[in-house]
Amino acid sequence: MFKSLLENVKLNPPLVHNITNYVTVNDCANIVLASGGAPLMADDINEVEDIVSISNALNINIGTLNKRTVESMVKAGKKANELGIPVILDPVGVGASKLRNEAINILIDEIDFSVIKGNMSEIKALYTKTKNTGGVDVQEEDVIDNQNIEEAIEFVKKVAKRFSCVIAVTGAIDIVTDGEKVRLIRNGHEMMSRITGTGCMTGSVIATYCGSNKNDVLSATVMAITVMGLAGEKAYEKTVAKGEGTGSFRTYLMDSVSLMDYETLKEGAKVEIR
Ligand SMILES: Nc1ncnc2c1ncn2[C@@H]1O[C@H](COP(=O)(O)OP(=O)(O)O)[C@@H](O)[C@H]1O
Ligand SMILES: Cc1ncsc1CCOP(=O)(O)O
Ligand SMILES: [Mg+2]
Repeated sequence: MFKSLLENVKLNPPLVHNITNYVTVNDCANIVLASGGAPLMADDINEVEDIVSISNALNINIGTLNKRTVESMVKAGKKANELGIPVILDPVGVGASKLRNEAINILIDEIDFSVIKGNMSEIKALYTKTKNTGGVDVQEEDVIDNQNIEEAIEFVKKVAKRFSCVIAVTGAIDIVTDGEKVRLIRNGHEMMSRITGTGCMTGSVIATYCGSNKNDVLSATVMAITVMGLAGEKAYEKTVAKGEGTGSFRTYLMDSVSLMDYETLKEGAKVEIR
């Protein structure tokens, strides 16, 4: 699976249109480049349709949304749907404020998403419309582990059926499903949750792989999350070996994504097919 997905990115490097937040925007642009795509960050309502028209994927991230950018997201998303370009949504911090909830309702109503990716608190807030006090981070009670994994899988399948798209829930164990097929990914390291942006970057990598593999967005999503997780493991090893901290880890994470190849994936991927 990984081989052809990687080859497709090499053969047809995707242009990835990101409408994202101003916290992690630079990391998102660099991670698209590191995974073989070309990033374009553009959120003015007067240009988003033109940008979507030359892109292979659209990544919408509501991290620092405002009235202006939400309007741009809707316009871009509709254009992408019209052109058959995959659209990825990261509902950052949904459930934390009225503005975020209202924006998500509009986006979900107006746009057909290929993939919605978030941590478990975000995905729960999206589905149950409950409050999310974790902000952009997962709440303690929503952490997925070996004890609650079966229950979590059933829940995420329900969410995928409701929204008719692939749902990817990230965390120590990642769950990816289209409502029928289920994939678990056990790669990654806890240090990934100690820098901001690993979730946003994961969304950008998903968009990159989906851009070149739009006929199999489930596999493209699994691959993106596996690449991020494996890169996180490599980055952690290097950080610890050098006695360094989270700043270096962030750099090594980018290095590891840029150096990722089929052999490393084949050896290190911990993907379970259900
Ligand atoms: N405790 C953990 N162990 C292993 N990998 C993790 C852990 N927490 C997060 N990750 C990985 O970090 C990336 C970002 O996930 P996450 O922290 O859930 O996103 P967000 O920052 O949006 O909450 C994903 O690739 C995920 O697999
Ligand atoms: C801290 C913060 N605040 C608004 S967006 C953002 C970044 C969130 O990034 P991630 O979800 O990747 O941790
Ligand atoms: Mg996030």
